Amino acid sequence: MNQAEQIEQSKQKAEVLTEALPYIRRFNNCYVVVKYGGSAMKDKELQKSVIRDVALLKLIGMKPIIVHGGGKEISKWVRMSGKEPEFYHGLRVTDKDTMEVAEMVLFKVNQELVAMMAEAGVKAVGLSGKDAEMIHVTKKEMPGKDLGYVGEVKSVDTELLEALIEDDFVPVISPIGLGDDFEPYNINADDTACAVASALNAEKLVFLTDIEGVFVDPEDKSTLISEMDLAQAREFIEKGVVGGGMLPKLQNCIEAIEKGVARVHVLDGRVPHCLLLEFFTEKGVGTAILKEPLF
Ligand SMILES: Nc1ncnc2c1ncn2[C@@H]1O[C@H](COP(=O)(O)OP(=O)(O)O)[C@@H](O)[C@H]1O
Ligand SMILES: CC(=O)N[C@@H](CCC(=O)OP(=O)(O)O)C(=O)O
Repeated sequence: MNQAEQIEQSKQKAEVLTEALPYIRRFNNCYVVVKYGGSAMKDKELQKSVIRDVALLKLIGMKPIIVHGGGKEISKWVRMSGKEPEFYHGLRVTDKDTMEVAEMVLFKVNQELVAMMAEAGVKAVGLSGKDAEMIHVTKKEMPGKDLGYVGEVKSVDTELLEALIEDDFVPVISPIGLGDDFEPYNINADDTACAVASALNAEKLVFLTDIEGVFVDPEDKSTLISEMDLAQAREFIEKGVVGGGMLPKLQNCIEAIEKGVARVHVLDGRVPHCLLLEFFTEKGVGTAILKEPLF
């Protein structure tokens, strides 16, 4: 590259940084909860790239918190232990042995993300909801089915989170809660992220998943909804537009906004730098769910 080309490249970089400035200012010091789901955790390189972007958000002054999943990895290990994974309405039926497997796998995933954050130059602390009694749950009751050790979040104590963030650490949370019997309970990671973001009154809650966002028809890529308000989101659920894993996700989006989270986003975590595209561009990417329509 000659000198003129080098100057041109530097100019372009400087322009990108300058354009990002209003967004950096807007989210400075804000809690941003990123739910990193198993479906978007395809390979280590992709995970490292997502974690580097979260590290960047931290280094420019935001307060990110990661809540991770690992459903696919848990299923793999449950199969290796000789059992067939069982789900009921999207929730894993979790007997004692499955809980043990889930806890081990989630710990492994958690610590891998913590190490990736270290590699990106940011100190992270791995936690489960049991630490400092952060997440208390009740046993999830479903008519006609005993789900075993599946928890429904009862309360989130943010004391430890706030202390860690104050001391510049990034919390990385695995979806395990403490039951009334002081046993570990398996919580859906979307529910966990929603509860944590609500308890912190987060500015943003971002779900990184394996689809570009919410579609009217997932088979037709031209039907991506880039923005919807609460009324629309409720209508989508009532009319059965969303199904599969998107249904509980959208329910969580609605609940988070009702409980005070300012903006919720559903993004394709498989797209490199999707977080940065969402944070630092006016239009953003994926689907934004807002309390009221912008226009
Ligand atoms: N209308 C819709 N728009 C987008 N995704 C949908 C829709 N209906 C069903 N889905 C499904 O929801 C899935 C995302 O949920 P899920 O697999 O639970 O993600 P994660 O593991 O990241 O939590 C998508 O891969 C898609 O197949
Ligand atoms: C109760 C329940 O279903 N818990 C989930 C927790 C992990 C999770 O939700 O991971 P993803 O976000 O990758 O799906 C499970 O055992 O799979």
